[in-house]
Amino acid sequence: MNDKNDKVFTKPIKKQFEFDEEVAAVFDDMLERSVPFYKESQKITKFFALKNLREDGYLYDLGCSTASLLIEIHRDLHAKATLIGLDNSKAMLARATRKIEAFGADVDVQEADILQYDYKEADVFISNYTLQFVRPLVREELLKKIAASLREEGVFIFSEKVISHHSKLNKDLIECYYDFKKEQGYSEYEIMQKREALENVLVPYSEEENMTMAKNAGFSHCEVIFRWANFATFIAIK
Ligand SMILES: C[S@@+](CC[C@H](N)C(=O)[O-])C[C@H]1O[C@@H](n2cnc3c(N)ncnc32)[C@H](O)[C@@H]1O
Ligand SMILES: O=C(O)C(=O)C[C@]1(C(=O)O)C=C[C@@H](O)C=C1
Repeated sequence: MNDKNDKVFTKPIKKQFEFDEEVAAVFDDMLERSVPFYKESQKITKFFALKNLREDGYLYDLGCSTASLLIEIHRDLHAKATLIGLDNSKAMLARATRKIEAFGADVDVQEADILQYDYKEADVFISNYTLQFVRPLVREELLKKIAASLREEGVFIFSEKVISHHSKLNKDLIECYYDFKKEQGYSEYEIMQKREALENVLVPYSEEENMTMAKNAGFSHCEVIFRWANFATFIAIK
């Protein structure tokens, strides 16, 4: 039930990347063609989320966008748990609401800033490809808030674009990723335009930096459960 194909960066860009109406209208297509193994990362996220979500428990998806993952989780959910998606983009939430209704899913989406939200005690937090858009200065604060809102042994599953601090390897990882984008039908021009629009908006950390941040925030364990070149999915256990 995707609206359109992603052509956002076929024309010259005038502004930094935003989750506005234009992006929201093509977002499902954009993610499937821009995040390597997007469906697989959703599947593995769902597996570990369902393993840790108890009857009557709470699960939050931070930066839920069009609620694709929450609808998938709801499909396989047997417990009476509460699924809540948060996003601060009205355009994304309008699509999320439409999809949730169409699928008849029992999922609650709310317009909120994930940095300010007053969380209930939860079993599971998820944040796929969203922390990278949170300013580095407050990113660790957000992880502390998440850790504090989790029950003992609750989990935080998050996916991120990552960098390497080995400069040649980092260059090669980016080239490998751009080859993936070309295979998905994006032109060199679109790739370069999006790269510019994302500059200083999407700020990726390395795998190690993400794990250190999770440990500093109060998680007892953090591990990578999936990685393809410069994209990784982590699980942090309280
Ligand atoms: C890359 S998208 C997430 C994709 C989605 N999790 C998925 O896997 O399909 C990032 C989302 O985070 C939202 N976002 C960014 N910063 C936010 C904040 N401070 N509070 C709430 N939502 C935020 C954006 O509006 C956007 O929808
Ligand atoms: O297209 C890119 O360069 C990306 O980094 C993909 C990415 C992401 O990782 O969040 C960037 C922006 C959009 O939200 C969708 C996907």
